[in-house]
Amino acid sequence: MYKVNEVFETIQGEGSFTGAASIFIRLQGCPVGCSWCDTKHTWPVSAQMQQPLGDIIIKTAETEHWAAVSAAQLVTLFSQQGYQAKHVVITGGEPCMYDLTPLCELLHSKGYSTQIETSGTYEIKAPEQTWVTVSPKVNMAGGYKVLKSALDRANEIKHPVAMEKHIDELLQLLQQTDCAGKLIYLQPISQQRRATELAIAMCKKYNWRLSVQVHKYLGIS
Ligand SMILES: C[S@@+](CC[C@H](N)C(=O)[O-])C[C@H]1O[C@@H](n2cnc3c(N)ncnc32)[C@H](O)[C@@H]1O
Ligand SMILES: Nc1nc2[nH]cc(C(=O)O)c2c(=O)[nH]1
Ligand code: SF4
Ligand SMILES: [Mg+2]
Repeated sequence: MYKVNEVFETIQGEGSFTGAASIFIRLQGCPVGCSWCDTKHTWPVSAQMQQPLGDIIIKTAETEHWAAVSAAQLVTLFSQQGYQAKHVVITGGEPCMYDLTPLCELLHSKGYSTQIETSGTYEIKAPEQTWVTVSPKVNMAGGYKVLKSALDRANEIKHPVAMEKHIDELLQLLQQTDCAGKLIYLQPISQQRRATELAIAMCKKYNWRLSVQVHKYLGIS
C-alpha cells in the first residue's frame, strides 16, 4: 500500500515533460528537510491524519492527510475520475521511500508512461522505462545526501537554485556521474527574480536548460 497525499490531473510544469498532460500521485512522507520546500505538508506521516481515499480525492487545500492505497486502486481511481492523461508523475514527499516497481509496472501494463520526481536520497526502485528526474539534495536539514546510484540512474537532473553555491554544488555532483544522455536543468527556487536571473546566466554559460515551474505562473496545481 502507498500512502497518498493527493491525486490530480494537470499539466507537468517542470523539466523535460513540461506541458504534458499528466496524472500526479503525491506520496506522503519526507525526512530531507529542504528549507524552501513547496510541499512541507507532505513531510509528516501521522496515523491521526489517515483518511479514506474518497476524502483525499476531493481535497481543496494542502493538508497532511493521506490515504493507504494499492496500485490497483490507483488505476481504478484514474478511470473513475475520467482522467485522460497517459503520463503519470509520482512525486511527494519523497516517493523513493517506497518501492515504486509494482506501481510503475502496473501503470505500464495499462498503457501509461511513468515519471518519478525524487531527491535522490533513497535507492530508486522502479522499472527501466520509468523516466527518473533527480533533484539532488545536499546539506539539507535532515542530513540526507543524494546517492551516486541515483545520479547514475537519472534521465534528467533538475537542480533547484537561488545562489552561486548551488551552481558549485551541481558542478561537483556532475563530476561524480556520466552525464552523457542526461538532461541538466536549473530550476529557480520559488520564482525569485534573482534566482531566475542567475539560472538564465548559468544555463547560457554551461549550456544547461531552464525549468521555471510553469504551473505556478499559471496558478494551477
Ligand atoms: C516537492 S519535490 C517532491 C519530490 C522529491 N522530494 C524531490 O525533492 O525531488 C518536487 C520538485 O519540486 C522542487 N521544489 C520544491 N520546492 C521548490 C521551490 N520552492 N522552488 C522550486 N522548486 C522546488 C524539488 O526540488 C523537486 O524538483
Ligand atoms: N503542475 C505541476 N507540475 C509539477 N512538476 C513537479 C511537481 C511536484 O510537486 O513534484 C509538480 C506540481 O506540483 N505541479
Ligand atoms: S526532498 Fe523534496 S519533498 Fe523533501 S523537503 Fe526537499 S523538496 Fe521537499
Ligand atoms: Mg510541486
